[in-house]
Amino acid sequence: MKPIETVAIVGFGSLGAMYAGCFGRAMGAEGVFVVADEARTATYRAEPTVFNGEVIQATYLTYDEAAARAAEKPFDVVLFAVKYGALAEAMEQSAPLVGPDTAVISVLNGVTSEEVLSQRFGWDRVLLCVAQQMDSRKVGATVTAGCVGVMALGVHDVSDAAQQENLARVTAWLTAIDQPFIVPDDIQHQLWGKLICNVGVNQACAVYDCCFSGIHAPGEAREAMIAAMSEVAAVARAVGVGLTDDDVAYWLDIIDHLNPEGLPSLRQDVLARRPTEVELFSGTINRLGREHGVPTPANERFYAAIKAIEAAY
Ligand SMILES: NC(=O)C1=CN([C@@H]2O[C@H](COP(=O)(O)OP(=O)(O)OC[C@H]3O[C@@H](n4cnc5c(N)ncnc54)[C@H](OP(=O)(O)O)[C@@H]3O)[C@@H](O)[C@H]2O)C=CC1
Ligand SMILES: CC(C)(CO)C(=O)C(=O)O
Repeated sequence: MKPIETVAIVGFGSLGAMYAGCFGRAMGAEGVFVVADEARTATYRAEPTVFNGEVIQATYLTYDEAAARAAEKPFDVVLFAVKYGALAEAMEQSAPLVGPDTAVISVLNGVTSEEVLSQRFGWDRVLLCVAQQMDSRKVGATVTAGCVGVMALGVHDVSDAAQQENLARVTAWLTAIDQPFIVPDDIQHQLWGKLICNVGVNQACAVYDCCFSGIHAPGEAREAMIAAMSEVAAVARAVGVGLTDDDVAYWLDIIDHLNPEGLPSLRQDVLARRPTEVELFSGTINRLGREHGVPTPANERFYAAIKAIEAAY
């Protein structure tokens, strides 16, 4: 099994910069490449980005520079950390970076980014991934995370030897660089479980204008969050994914252990007046609920409230 020596990160925001910081500490700037268009790359080069007090060890490349490098030696891993709305464009820009043996990882929330990537790069390359439990935040060129969380990883088809080998290569790398990961028995279940988490905590913190402490405390925000989370489990069952109240309890426990002062990505979007990923969260649950006859009133309220916040930017 060829060891992983180079990783290209596409999307250098809260999560991508956190991973660049973690990987850079272990692999150095010769192993970690942040790839973007010319304008973003110029910004990243102009001011060093600091992760938890240390300058990130990474090499900043434009898509053209990265493509030229990959033509000689493809990247071992390409990790996507853009928002869902930017994925299609970033995927096309990054296509030259992906070689026959490149592992493709998406840390995006929601249950669809891997499907999108697999249509472009194939399941032999694309792993299934859930990025969970972190409290990462980027403001300007400063990234902070009290907890870097865990990557849950798996393959689309567990009986496929090539996909399993890809997973083994990536987990050997993460072990070697001491980056926390798990390989759950059922990664699809984990992906949908994370949706329970995001539909709850991301939306509640945005709508009630609070950090994690606001939904840790008993009260309306917490109740609304739990109601929205339970609706995800009900919708998932209707579409054939066996989520139960135990899954709601599992993710509620994870939420209850998030840094009280941290903020979910969707509230970071609202504070920065960026378009949110509401369509991935209540947008998806409301649509599937309607298709399968499952009422989703808590998510209807969250959806309307977040759309109103976006409209007022
Ligand atoms: N933040 C978190 O703690 C977590 C986030 N997630 C998920 O991870 C994903 C990323 O979230 P997050 O890091 O918070 O998002 P951010 O908005 O902080 O970061 C996205 C980054 O992608 C950049 N970008 C956009 N388009 C391109 C492109 N075509 N090429 C290269 N870079 C591009 C943006 O640049 P610019 O700002 O210049 O537009 C930005 O730096 C989301 O799906 C989110 O739900 C999952 C778990 C935790
Ligand atoms: C809830 C959280 C922080 C979990 O890591 C997340 O996924 C997000 O902010 O989008």
